[in-house]
Amino acid sequence: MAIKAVISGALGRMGGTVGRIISEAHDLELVGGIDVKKGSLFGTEVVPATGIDAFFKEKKPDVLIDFSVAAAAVENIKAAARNNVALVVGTTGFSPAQRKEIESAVEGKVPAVISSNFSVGVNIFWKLVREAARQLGDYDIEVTEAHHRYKKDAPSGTAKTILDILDQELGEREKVYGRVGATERKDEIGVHVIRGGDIVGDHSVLFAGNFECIEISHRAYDRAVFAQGAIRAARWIVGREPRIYTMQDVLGL
Ligand SMILES: NC(=O)c1ccc[n+]([C@@H]2O[C@H](COP(=O)([O-])OP(=O)(O)OC[C@H]3O[C@@H](n4cnc5c(N)ncnc54)[C@H](O)[C@@H]3O)[C@@H](O)[C@H]2O)c1
Ligand SMILES: O=C(O)C1=N[C@H](C(=O)O)CCC1
Repeated sequence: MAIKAVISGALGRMGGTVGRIISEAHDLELVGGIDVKKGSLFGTEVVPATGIDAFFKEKKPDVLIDFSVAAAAVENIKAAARNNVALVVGTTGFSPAQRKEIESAVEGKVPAVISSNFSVGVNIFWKLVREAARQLGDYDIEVTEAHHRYKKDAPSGTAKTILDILDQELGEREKVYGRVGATERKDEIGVHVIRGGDIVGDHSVLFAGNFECIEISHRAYDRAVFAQGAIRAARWIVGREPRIYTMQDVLGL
């Protein structure tokens, strides 16, 4: 039996990409979308978020894949949990309070994969950053990310995950977001955000020592890498124990 999927943020950049790949897959069935905009998604109905409970009852999806905006995603996640629908959440930009709301809605109720980046490459990149931080904690560290001109949140969710990894390995360090004027470098972590054009998603972490630098970087060329990862997570999550998983769990990393 095909896995039935609904996409939230259906008419956005990621929603469209995920929708296209699901509509071409034999083991998945796209049963509709949720969005504030009007439209349809590969021949399926897209309804406003206000009708989400009725839509779930009618379509009986196995999984909701959410690529929308933070405030909307929190409400869509609560609705999925109320209706016993598994979750794949790619939306970024959650505040710590929103993250807590999500945890209490999901834990013990439905299984959910939540990741700031579903690309396989980025999940490997995070592991390399962790290893470099373990070995090079006394080097100066600078994180840089670049995305398209329409991105709503900064720094990216992926960059925030990088900062979490660095904090876990090195202890919490001050973050300096861009620099201007006189600077005196201490052991802060510099964070730099670029927005422009149609950049799909670039991240790099520079470890700078005396006489050498190591730079670990990832560049996405097409949103399909995120969409394929999210779909891999959707296949994996249905039927799991009701708790929050990461993409590292999906990949067995
Ligand atoms: N985790 C990952 O791998 C990954 C990859 C790419 C993007 N993202 C994140 O996914 C999110 C979406 O990115 P995008 O480029 O597709 O953005 P987008 O602006 O193109 O699409 C977002 C869509 O959500 C819709 N929306 C707004 N309110 C809604 C609601 N209440 N219910 C349902 N839909 C609603 C908007 O109308 C829009 O169509 C962002 O947070 C982005 O950072 C994550
Ligand atoms: O295009 C976006 O928006 C992306 N968002 C994610 C993030 O914030 O890290 C992943 C990369 C693309």
